[in-house]
Amino acid sequence: MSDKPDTAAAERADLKLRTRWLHSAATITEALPYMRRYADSSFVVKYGGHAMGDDAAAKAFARDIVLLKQVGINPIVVHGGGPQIGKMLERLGIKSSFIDGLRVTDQPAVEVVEMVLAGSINKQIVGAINAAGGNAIGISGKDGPLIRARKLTKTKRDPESNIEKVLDYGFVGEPESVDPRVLYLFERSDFIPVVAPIGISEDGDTYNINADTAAGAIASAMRASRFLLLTDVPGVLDKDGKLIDRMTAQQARALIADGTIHGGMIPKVETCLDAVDNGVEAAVILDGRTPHALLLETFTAHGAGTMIENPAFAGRGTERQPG
Ligand SMILES: Nc1ncnc2c1ncn2[C@@H]1O[C@H](COP(=O)(O)OP(=O)(O)O)[C@@H](O)[C@H]1O
Ligand SMILES: CC(=O)N[C@@H](CCC(=O)OP(=O)(O)O)C(=O)O
Repeated sequence: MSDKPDTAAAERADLKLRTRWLHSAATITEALPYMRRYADSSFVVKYGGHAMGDDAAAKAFARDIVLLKQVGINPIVVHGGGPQIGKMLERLGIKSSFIDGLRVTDQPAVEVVEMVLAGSINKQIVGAINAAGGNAIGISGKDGPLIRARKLTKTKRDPESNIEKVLDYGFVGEPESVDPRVLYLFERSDFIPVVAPIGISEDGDTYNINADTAAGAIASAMRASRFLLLTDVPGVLDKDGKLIDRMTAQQARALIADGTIHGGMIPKVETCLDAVDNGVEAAVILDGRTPHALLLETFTAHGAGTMIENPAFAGRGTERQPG
């Protein structure tokens, strides 16, 4: 038998290996400046109930969070769990409804909300991060207390009577103030905080807070470098369904006004706008179901998802190149 075919196969294998090395080296070279830029800065990561998806996606998310911490970033995870709360309420035969994306939450429902968010989901995420080699600690907005909440007051104009009606959401709260001191403790340690979006009022009442809103308030209080919201779509899509890779506040408001941004994406984008108005460098809405979306967004030039930038920080890692 001639040895020619073996030599050709060996050359092909060698070329494949070198190509892989070159590719890995290029990836590391691209990531290094970002690692330097973000060292010691805080990233608030909102992990939505829909983004939690399957076991593999949850494991990849946990690995990404551990890696962010390992390269000197301070990740703060704020999680949701809307679909999981819905399932538990159904199992227990407790009815709940939504008005404009927010769950109307009566006394029995708020007990279940706290049990699911601060109990099972919080500990699942803590467990996944610890299994990935991190040191996570679960808290809710009640700890510290991190989030002082007040009852949400909202009004809506009835289109038929044109009368402004007060909406009663029950035990749904909005953050009145955020005391970030408990989070500063984690910044100076190996621990990664995982926060359930539950708040407590001055009177000691427990409030259910939309997870986007809670995460945005925490990102503002921490003056975070990045506010990353993981959801179940690639980002904000234009009217043709194409991903918008960056938006100014003005563009975002126009897309809300013309209905391109609707439903659950409205409060999400509004939360991002508030966060950048309050000193967060940039907010990004991205697909939590895509493996390692967090790493791609943080450590590559093309990023992932839709960035809403604070003009005061333009160019500080917010530039985007076509992928
Ligand atoms: N322009 C848009 N681009 C992308 N998604 C949009 C847009 N307008 C509305 N949506 C909807 O917003 C949803 C995300 O909001 P939501 O369901 O509240 O997310 P989460 O549960 O992750 O907080 C998407 O699944 C999509 O159906
Ligand atoms: C007031 C309100 O609606 N609270 C939400 C809290 C959880 C949440 O926001 O979860 P996602 O991020 O997965 O949607 C709820 O009860 O569903």
